[in-house]
Order: sequence, then C-alpha cells, then structure tokens
Amino acid sequence: MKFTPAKPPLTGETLDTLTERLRERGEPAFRAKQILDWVYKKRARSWDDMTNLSKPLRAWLDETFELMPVSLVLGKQSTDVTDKLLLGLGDRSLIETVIIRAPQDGVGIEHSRKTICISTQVGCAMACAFCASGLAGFKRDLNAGEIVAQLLQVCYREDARTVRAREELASFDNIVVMGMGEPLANYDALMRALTILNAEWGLGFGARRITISTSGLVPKILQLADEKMGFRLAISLHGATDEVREKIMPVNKAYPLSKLIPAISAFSEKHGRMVTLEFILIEDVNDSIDQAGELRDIARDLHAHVNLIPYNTVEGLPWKRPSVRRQEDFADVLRAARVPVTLRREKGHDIDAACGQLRLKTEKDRELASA
Ligand SMILES: C[S@@+](CC[C@H](N)C(=O)[O-])C[C@H]1O[C@@H](n2cnc3c(N)ncnc32)[C@H](O)[C@@H]1O
Ligand code: SF4
Repeated sequence: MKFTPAKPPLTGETLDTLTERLRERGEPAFRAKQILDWVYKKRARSWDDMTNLSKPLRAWLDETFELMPVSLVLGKQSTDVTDKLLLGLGDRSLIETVIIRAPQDGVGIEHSRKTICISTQVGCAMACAFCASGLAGFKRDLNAGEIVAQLLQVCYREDARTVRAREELASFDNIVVMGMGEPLANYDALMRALTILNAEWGLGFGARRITISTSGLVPKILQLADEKMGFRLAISLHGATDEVREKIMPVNKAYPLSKLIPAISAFSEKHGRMVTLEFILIEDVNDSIDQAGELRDIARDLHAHVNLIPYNTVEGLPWKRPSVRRQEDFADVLRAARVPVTLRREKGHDIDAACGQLRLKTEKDRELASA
C-alpha cells in the first residue's frame, strides 16, 4: 500500500531539491542551506523557531512541507542499555527505532558508544519464519523523510539527556539499518535518506559508520556495491546450507547460496571491507555442529566476520534459543578456524527488543481499545 502524505516531509529534501523549490518562489540560493541548518544543526522544532526567515516564507514552508513526519508515541528505557522509541507516522502506522548503548569503562553512560537501529518499512514482505517484523505482513515502504526523521528524533531525545549530544551534531557512533523491513526492497528511499544523513548540510554522518543489513536480495547487493558511498554490509544468513536456510527464509528460493555468496564476494572486493554474516542461533533448526562447519567454510572463503545472535523469543512463534553451552560449542567451531566471530550478548530483552515486537504489542492494544 502506498502512502502519499498531504505535504512532503522537509526531512526528505536534499539541498538541491529544496533550492529548486525555493528558486521557483523567487528565493535566493543560500536560503535552502539556511533552512536545513535550522533542521539539522539547530534542531528547530517549529517553523517559528527559524527566526532569520521572513514571516511570509515561514507561512509558505508550513503550507508546503511537513517539518517532522514522525512523532514519539512511546519511549521505553530498559534496565540494561537499550532504549526503544515507538514512532507514529502520518497514517497512524507505527515503527521502531532503537538506541543501543555500549558502556565503556570509566566514561559513564553519557559517553558510551551509541548505535542507532532504524526501520525502512512498515512490516516486511520477506516472511522469515522467525521474525516479528514479518508476522503481520507488509504494509508499506517508508519514504526518505520518515527514515531521516528517526535519527532526528534520536537527536532530540539525546540532546535533552547528555552534554555530549548537545555538543555534537550527531552524538551517536553507528547507524545500523536493521530495524523493521527489508532495506534493499526500499532501495531508492533508503539511498536518498542516507545521502541526507551523510551530507555536510545534513547530519554529516560518515557512510563507513552505516551498516545495511539484508536478507539477501542479490541484484540489490550488486547495485549497492556500485554506490559511491561506502556503506558496510551485513547479510542475514541464518542457514549455512540451502536446505536449512530455505526452511526459515523464503528469499532463499529466489536467491540460493550459489547466487548470494558470489554477490557478497563482489561487494567486499569492490569495497575492500569485511562483510558481516549474521547468524541467529535457533534451537534444533540451525544450531548443529554440521551447520557451524558449513558456516565456518563460507566465512573463511569470504573473509567475513560472523555475528552469532541467540534467538530472541517472539510471542506466537515456536522457536527457542539454544542453551549457552550449545551456543559456545557452535562458536568454538569458528574460533578453532580463526574465523572472527562475536557471540552477541543481546541487549534490551526486557523491552521487547526483538525487532517489531513493541509495534505488534501496541497495535494489538489499539485493536482491543477500539473494540
Ligand atoms: C529485523 S532484520 C532487518 C534487516 C533485514 N530485513 C535483514 O533481515 O537483515 C535485522 C536482523 O534481526 C534479525 N532478527 C529478526 N528476528 C529476530 C529474533 N527474533 N531474534 C534475533 N534476531 C532476529 C534478522 O534476522 C536480521 O539479521
Ligand atoms: S528478518 Fe529482515 S527480511 Fe526477514 S522478515 Fe524480518 S525484517 Fe524482513
């Protein structure tokens, strides 16, 4: 379903497109940069905050653009280091954005490293059997302005909380495109949003600190390899043979490992960077020592880093995480071959961190309330 907002979001405009809109209105070329400075550098929350613009121009901007296309519905802080923002869109759809803090000794929570996890779609059409985002199916793509606005909402929240945030333009260290949705299925909006986040007139956020995670859309991985901006790539593998992968990821039928692995290889050759293979460990599905051996061989050939993620249980789904012992045995097969591997300590379990769960719960509550 396509959503056409009554007014396009300002956060979806590039310097060029905004300059053109303003030029049509007879404004000088520098005006666009002035407005974008208000949005990204001075964090203006209303048109009236933009005090160096004339009143008629502010009125025109208000008629023409939505300044902020997403609103904070719920901000949940877990007892560990993960905050989750539930955001509402113009059509009342809900998306999730997560702030993951990695405390470092001696610097306190304020200066901990921060990774922001953003969404690219409402729901997901890929229908992976283990994932909460795909449970209610696909609703729609986010537009570029909605993707960018998630990061601005994080800035607003952090500016109010920490000195570091007020001092820095973007006080986070990494962006991971690992929230709800398949990012490469919404390719054009994602690229436009990342261009805005990266631009000096936007948030000035380095492309090499942005990781895009995909379930494995081969033609789009090849297209991404040709982009000038050098993003990092993570692949949701979750099965090290077609037989296992196909059971839990329908995308494997269209793009089996024989197509996916050469595409990953082409990407890392072009960018000269290590790709990450994400592998959720699900009990009795993909956690055997045989799978670990197959994964080791794939990772070694690709010179890839492996991220092992103990499965986060999802209400309504039968899957479980393996015991810690079994997780360690699996990781040991990779470690023994000197494959770089991280066995992730999951964060935010107590606030429904498995992507899409907070949204599903809130939508259920809404249905109950309206019934
Ligand atoms: C939600 S997806 C979004 C990005 C993209 N669609 C993808 O699949 O890579 C991000 C990561 O979360 C993982 N994931 C989904 N459900 C999970 C769960 N219940 N527990 C742990 N990880 C999960 C996915 O497999 C994927 O590696
Ligand atoms: S894991 Fe990624 S691709 Fe699969 S359903 Fe979830 S969000 Fe979509």
